[in-house]
Amino acid sequence: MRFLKGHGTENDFVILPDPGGEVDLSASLVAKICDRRAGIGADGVLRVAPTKQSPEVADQAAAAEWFMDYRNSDGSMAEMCGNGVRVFARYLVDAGLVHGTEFGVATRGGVRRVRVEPNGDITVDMGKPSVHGESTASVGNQEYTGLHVDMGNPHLACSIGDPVVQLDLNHQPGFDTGVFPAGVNIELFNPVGTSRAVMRVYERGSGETRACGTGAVATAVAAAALTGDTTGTWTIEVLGGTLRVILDEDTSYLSGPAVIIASGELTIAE
Ligand SMILES: N[C@@H](CCC[C@H](N)C(=O)O)C(=O)O
Repeated sequence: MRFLKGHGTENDFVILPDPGGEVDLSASLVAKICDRRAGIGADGVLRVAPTKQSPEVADQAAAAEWFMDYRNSDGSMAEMCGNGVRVFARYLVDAGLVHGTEFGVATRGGVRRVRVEPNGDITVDMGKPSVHGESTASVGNQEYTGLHVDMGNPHLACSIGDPVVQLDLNHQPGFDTGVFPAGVNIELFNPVGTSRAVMRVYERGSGETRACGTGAVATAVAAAALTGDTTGTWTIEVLGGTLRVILDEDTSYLSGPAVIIASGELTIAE
């Protein structure tokens, strides 16, 4: 099977073109592909399938020709991946599978509109974040309070007093399984001034990653809420680079670089 490798602010993905929509990805194959020693290595897999041949999203076919079938590195499925959509869009453009600079991408969380910027960055309309009150996460023996933000997938974005650079995120942080029965992506951030935050993330199904697009938007929402705001333009610094987030009355936008770095033939089997 042909594959490509790409990343958006070092949130990295293996892309599997599936123009016939016939590849049945098992969780164990995804985990093998994403293994950083025995596989190609990635935070997740993006299968590129025709929307109309993908029963779970076929109702989106009029608005998006291609379906991003996203899987976490442990093989689990997720509803949305903001950096994944950006890298997926970069692949569609490079492969000549879309025309023009604006198009839709089908996801389990609904259609996401994408724009390729003149400087090559890719912007995604991420939809209106949905805020569900506070919950807590624990890292080591520290407990942090954060905001539960749904971006199609679940997030808990916590502003913390400790410098995020000092956190040990080698282990799953604790969280309230009553609030998040399907797991949660946990962002820990330090606000810097009024429009910037430094963020680290422990992703559901992938562990600590160097960037998370949906997490960057959730962080902007939580950072804005600290000053009573729901709109604004935010710079979110992550381990792998810089993401820009715009929150307006109706929706949110995520922008940043997305690149394809390699391609080849996959020989890993089940
Ligand atoms: N890295 C992604 C989020 C991927 C999905 C997440 N791990 C989940 O299970 O919800 C992003 O850029 O948004």
